[in-house]
Amino acid sequence: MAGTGLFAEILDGDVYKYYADGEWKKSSSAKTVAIINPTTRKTQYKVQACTQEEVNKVMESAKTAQKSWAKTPLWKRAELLHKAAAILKEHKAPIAECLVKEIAKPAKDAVTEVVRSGDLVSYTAEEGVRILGEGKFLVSDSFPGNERTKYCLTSKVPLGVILAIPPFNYPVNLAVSKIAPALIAGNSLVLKPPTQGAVSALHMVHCFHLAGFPKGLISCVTGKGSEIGDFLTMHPGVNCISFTGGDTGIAISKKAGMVPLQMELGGKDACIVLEDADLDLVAANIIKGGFSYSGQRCTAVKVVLVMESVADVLVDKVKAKIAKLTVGPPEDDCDITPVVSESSANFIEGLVKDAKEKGATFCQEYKRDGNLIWPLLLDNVRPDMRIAWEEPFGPGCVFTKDVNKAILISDAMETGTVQINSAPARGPDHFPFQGLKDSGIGSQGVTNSINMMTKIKSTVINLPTPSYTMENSATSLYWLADEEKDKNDAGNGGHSKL
Ligand SMILES: NC(=O)c1ccc[n+]([C@@H]2O[C@H](COP(=O)([O-])OP(=O)(O)OC[C@H]3O[C@@H](n4cnc5c(N)ncnc54)[C@H](O)[C@@H]3O)[C@@H](O)[C@H]2O)c1
Repeated sequence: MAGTGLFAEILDGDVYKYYADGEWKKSSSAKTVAIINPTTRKTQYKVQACTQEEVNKVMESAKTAQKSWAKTPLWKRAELLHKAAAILKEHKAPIAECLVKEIAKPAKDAVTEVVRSGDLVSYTAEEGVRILGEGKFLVSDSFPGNERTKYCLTSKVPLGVILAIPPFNYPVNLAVSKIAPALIAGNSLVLKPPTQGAVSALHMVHCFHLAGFPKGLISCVTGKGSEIGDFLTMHPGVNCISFTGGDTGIAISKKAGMVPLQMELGGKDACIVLEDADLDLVAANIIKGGFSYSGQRCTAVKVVLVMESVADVLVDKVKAKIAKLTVGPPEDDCDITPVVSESSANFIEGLVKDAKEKGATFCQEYKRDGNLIWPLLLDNVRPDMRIAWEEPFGPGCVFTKDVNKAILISDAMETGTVQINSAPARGPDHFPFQGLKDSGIGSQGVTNSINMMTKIKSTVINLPTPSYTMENSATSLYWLADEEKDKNDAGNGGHSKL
């Protein structure tokens, strides 16, 4: 159970502690932040409201810990990450329980998120060992005007302190997708979890603590965005920000200093359906893509653009599948569970009402109970409706059996990721995934995240004379020895130094 057994240490009374300097601590603010259960709409958990002073201390210890971590052999870093991954997977049940209670993630999906996270950590450790163990060797005479008098050795070096800010919808997976690449690359990491999802994240961090990472290397500060949000993102001790979330990321990118940014933001993912598409496959993917985790995913299918000639058939197929979706609490593993907060439910209701006023066709009756909103398909949506545009520029998908048309449309779509004949998706987690325009800066995916959290260091060796490796280099060395011998014979009475 959450907060018990191995996890008892992270709880103080009914308030979860924050993690700094390798210890679980209470904030000196004596203030807490409440986490509301989206299903019951009552306070489920409380976390510490950390102060700016506490953030300063965390940054200091992150800086110190990073210095020795960067000198820890790569295989040792990987070994600890593998250990953390195993502990995480072993304790999937209490972490999944938090996901159910904090963000109303259906029970089965909650377990999947934790297991997927463990796998991601292990994969990142392996990938890191491979790609960080390699550098480049360049010679100067490939550039005009140069002889081979310079050898350039490049390696990937850590950036320093990485600030990780994940969103509520995958508070564990999108936290480890930042933590693991940061650590394998020799960085330290400060995590600011989302409020809804903070307790799941604290349990996950405890798994890293149990794995035995050096103190100060990982920290997790909780608190109000208004108190510590800007303070963290504008902190001079931060050397890189990896953020996943909504438009908050645009504001952060304007405030952040001259540090590398990985911004994974929101999207209005379009699903384009051509006349020749397999409509059963399309309908299944609209349901999976549009309604998994009640549509609260950056990759959720949010708008379907379908050729007029097949539109009505598709609408009927989707309607039939919607009728089969179960609606209810996450504990019962329902398909549709309450959305994360009342304000989120109100926002969705605002979009629906606007569409109704402007004449969209409702394929089901709009129904809401607290934060629970029944699945709804709107037909004949026009561009003047808000629902057609909110969260623009996401990844997209196209359905057709004609691969040539698919490529043409994929090329024309101004999106960072296009799926052909399947709903938009981030995973598998090692695939590059990125958004264009307001959907993000940089690219995620295991390899890209590791690279993003490093910078290239070049060491150039300057040689007094051009040097070319010869096939018969052993003979050259022999001549060199002879030359040296002759010099010595002439200079010191015949005693060779070679
Ligand atoms: N591109 C992707 O890979 C991806 C993946 C998942 C979710 N998302 C997007 O995330 C959004 C949903 O998540 P959300 O509602 O948690 O997003 P959000 O932008 O509201 O919050 C994201 C994170 O930022 C924190 N935050 C808020 N204000 C802050 C501030 N001033 N300084 C620092 N941190 C601050 C929040 O506490 C949270 O941890 C959707 O738009 C969704 O599309 C994107």
